Amino acid sequence: MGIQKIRNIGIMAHIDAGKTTTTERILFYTGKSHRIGEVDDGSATMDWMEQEQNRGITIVSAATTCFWKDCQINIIDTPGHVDFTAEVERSLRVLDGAVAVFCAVGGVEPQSETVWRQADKYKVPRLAFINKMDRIGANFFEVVQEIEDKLKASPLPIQIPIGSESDYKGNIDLIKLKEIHWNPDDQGSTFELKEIRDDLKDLANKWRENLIDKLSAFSDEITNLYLEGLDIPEDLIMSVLRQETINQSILPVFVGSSLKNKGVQPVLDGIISYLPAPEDIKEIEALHVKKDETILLQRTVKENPSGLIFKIQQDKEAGSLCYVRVYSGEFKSGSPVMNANKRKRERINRLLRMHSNHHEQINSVSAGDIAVIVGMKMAQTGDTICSEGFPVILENLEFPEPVISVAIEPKTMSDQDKLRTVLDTLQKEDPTFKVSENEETGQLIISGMGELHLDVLVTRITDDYKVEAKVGKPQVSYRESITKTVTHNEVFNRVLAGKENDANITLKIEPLPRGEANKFTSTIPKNKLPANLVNAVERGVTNALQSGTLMGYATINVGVTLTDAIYNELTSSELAFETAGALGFDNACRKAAPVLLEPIMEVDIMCPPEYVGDVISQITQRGGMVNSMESRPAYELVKAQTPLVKMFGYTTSLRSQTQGRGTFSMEFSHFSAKSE
Ligand SMILES: Nc1nc2c(ncn2[C@@H]2O[C@H](COP(=O)(O)OP(=O)(O)OP(=O)(O)O)[C@@H](O)[C@H]2O)c(=O)[nH]1
Repeated sequence: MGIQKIRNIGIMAHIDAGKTTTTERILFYTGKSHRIGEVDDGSATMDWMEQEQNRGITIVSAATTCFWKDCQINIIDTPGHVDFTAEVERSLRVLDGAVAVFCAVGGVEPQSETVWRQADKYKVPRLAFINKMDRIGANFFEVVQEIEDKLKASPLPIQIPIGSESDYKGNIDLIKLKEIHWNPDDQGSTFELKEIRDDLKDLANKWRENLIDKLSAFSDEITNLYLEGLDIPEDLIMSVLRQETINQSILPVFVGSSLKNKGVQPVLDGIISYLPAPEDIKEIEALHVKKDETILLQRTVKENPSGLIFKIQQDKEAGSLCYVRVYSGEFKSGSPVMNANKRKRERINRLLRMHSNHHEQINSVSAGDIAVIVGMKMAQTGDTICSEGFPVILENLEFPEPVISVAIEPKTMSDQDKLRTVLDTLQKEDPTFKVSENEETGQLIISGMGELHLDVLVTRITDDYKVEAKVGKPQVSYRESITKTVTHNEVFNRVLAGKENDANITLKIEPLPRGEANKFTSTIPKNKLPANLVNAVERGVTNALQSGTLMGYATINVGVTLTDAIYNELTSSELAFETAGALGFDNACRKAAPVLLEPIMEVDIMCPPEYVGDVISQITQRGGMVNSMESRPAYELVKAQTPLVKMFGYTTSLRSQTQGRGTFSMEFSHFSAKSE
């Protein structure tokens, strides 16, 4: 399959917009799935993890391949829940385009905004699909307007609905200027194109005019034809649409009802016609690890293979399944491969192409494509694999630091080793999941992005891996910082193994603005202090940063400058300077008014208008600050910032306060000085 014929796409949506239902229809129409699995009876093909079925939400992003017309579409499923940010980010990093599914009733919900921002960050070209046109309250044009207002996108309807709610009949294709009607007898597999009814002609012409008008801003050819009153060829419209979708200056909008089997095939056509092939996207940057210099790697022309591991799943029989997106060259089954991050050689035992309910063995996988590698032992999500002769590191995935932890211990001591193995496996799969040990109590602590995230992981430990474990109460992960600038002189002098060890350093430490990474610099002229001793001080400071002086949490937002040092060629050692660095930093912090920082969350609460007052007073009681309130068609949206520690158990209290009608989502915002 030529690279022009491949599309790596994601389907993104907030919970309940109908992503799974739409994916199911896609798999059905592309002929890979023989019956339509319904989400509600828990048989959906993509939601294959038992737990997902119980919870009715999609957690795992699996890559699934299907074929439409003469193209291969690799669908990377992206979860919509913000507790699974890492899953979303890792899939966005490897996709070339996405279909954003919106609900025709709910429109742009706060969670769609979160996922949208993430897709903006990775510059992913998108199509929009406004689903659920059959539901009561569906309003296509209002959602288009909301996409423009709230997401600051430029939505451009390519199709419009004929009727809505129970009267939703089909679509008008604004390019072909025809009505499309799906056949209810074969689950919408076939459809008919009809002339536009007289009473719909005005509406169709209005939106066709809008389409041509918007496109003419990007094409003189369209403008001229339009001004001369001539026909504008379909392929001209489509090629301008493709170009501007890839440039992200236009968001083509499709419409339908996946559940009623209407409107899905045009989205598949749209994926092929408007979303980019892997080679339509700019080159990526890679770091040549051998020469330590940044070079540009063309995604397609270079022969040397390189690929990014974006997902790891454990299979009871096959072991680690490593999902790889290949950026250059080709990987072959049975050949050796280099893990550039681990600097280790591994072997590709087998290569698989995953379909939603089966897999197929393949011999090789080339640039632009996605496959699963079986046989690698050391790989972790985010690692680059490449050939030994040409080691490169592709841009690493960025993952947020976990903000919440619980202690975990096995019910019986005999399960201790098993629990550690399982935790190790889960850590490889999910970079936002961290395992550590409390030095004082020896307890194992697991940390993640939110209560739901840890909840899901604990259920996997107990149900999938059958390790009975007890978990403690969730705890917040704090950080430490300083509030004053301080200069401190540290003198270290000790006789170790009969040898004198001397160091005398002066450190200036200062608070940095929120969000800025810790920084170490030296202002001592190079001829006054050897570089290895400067490095030794830096090592000492870096170690000391890991555990703060107040409660042992990591220190953040601190700038450290080595301003002066005295050294003696005979007695000064690296060990002495490293120790002075660590002690000096700790002592300086004590003088610099250290503070404990706590995670503050961005909380979006949705509830019917009659509960807004209660919701706000409860958020205020929990130490939160309400930033804004917005009225949406079906509910009110309250946006607030609240300390994470005050949000434990909020799900239950919101539910009881709003008689089950309120929901909320929460995302890490920043660390801030703890109020009490
Ligand atoms: N009326 C109507 N309901 C739909 C439509 N599409 C999906 N649904 C229903 O909406 C609910 C959510 O659909 P899903 O496909 O699970 O949504 P999702 O976005 O995958 O949700 P998560 O897996 O939780 O992220 C289910 O009850 C579906 O049956 C539609 O076109 N019309």
